[in-house]
Amino acid sequence: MRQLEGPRLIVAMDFNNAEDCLKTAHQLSPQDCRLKVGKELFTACGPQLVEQLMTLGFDIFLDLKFHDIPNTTAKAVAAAANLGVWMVNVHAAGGRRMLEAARESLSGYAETPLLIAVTVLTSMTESDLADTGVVASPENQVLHLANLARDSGLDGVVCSAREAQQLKQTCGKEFLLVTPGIRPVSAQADDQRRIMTPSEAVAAGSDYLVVGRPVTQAPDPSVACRDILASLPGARR
Ligand SMILES: O=c1ccn([C@@H]2O[C@H](COP(=O)(O)O)[C@@H](O)[C@H]2O)c(=O)[nH]1
Repeated sequence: MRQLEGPRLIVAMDFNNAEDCLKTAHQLSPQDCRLKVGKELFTACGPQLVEQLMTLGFDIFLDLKFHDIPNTTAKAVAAAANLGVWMVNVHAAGGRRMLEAARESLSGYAETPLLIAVTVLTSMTESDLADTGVVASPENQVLHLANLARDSGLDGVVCSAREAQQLKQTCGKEFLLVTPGIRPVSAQADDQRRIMTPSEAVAAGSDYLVVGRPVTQAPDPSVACRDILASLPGARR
């Protein structure tokens, strides 16, 4: 059975400049959390900043949610592997051939990033899905896309913690569940819709918790981070 090692908390470094990002990174510890670099930070600062964060000792989840034709997606995933990130993601809605091409692109590497697929964004409700032409509940659509990702050889999915219990039962314990939309009890939901508290998410089966604004916009990000860790059930932090 896969042993999950290292911190389960992933802090979303959603900044538009390197200075603010590095200031916050210096307040956090690689023993407590990993870092997520998403579209805003990567577009503003590029791979050089990813390398700087790795030099500080952090594992990096490169959250660029690749969604393109199979060839383009596969090459982007390979570029992420060359960068040395810990985790990278694609959109499950890109379909089976795209997912398999992404998986295949990592076959020549001795050490590969974890490859996961985004299912239904945690900001989306059933009505948002309907606007895109998908007539399904978020739970059913997440399940459908998670099965597709697993059958295509991916390591796990991004989903909301609300779907975690069912996905662990259906896709198996080894299939990784990475859950944004995490909000401590007193935090505001912001634009997130399918949310859970950190402790609820872990109890539901989430393997990795993605938390952005409740940490990065806190008066002291290190305190916010440790408060979340202290609230988690079980031994694994
Ligand atoms: O379904 C998804 C996929 C990715 N995200 C990303 O996670 C963080 C969440 O930040 P918060 O400030 O804690 O809301 C953000 O970078 C998103 O791009 C997601 O929220 N939902």
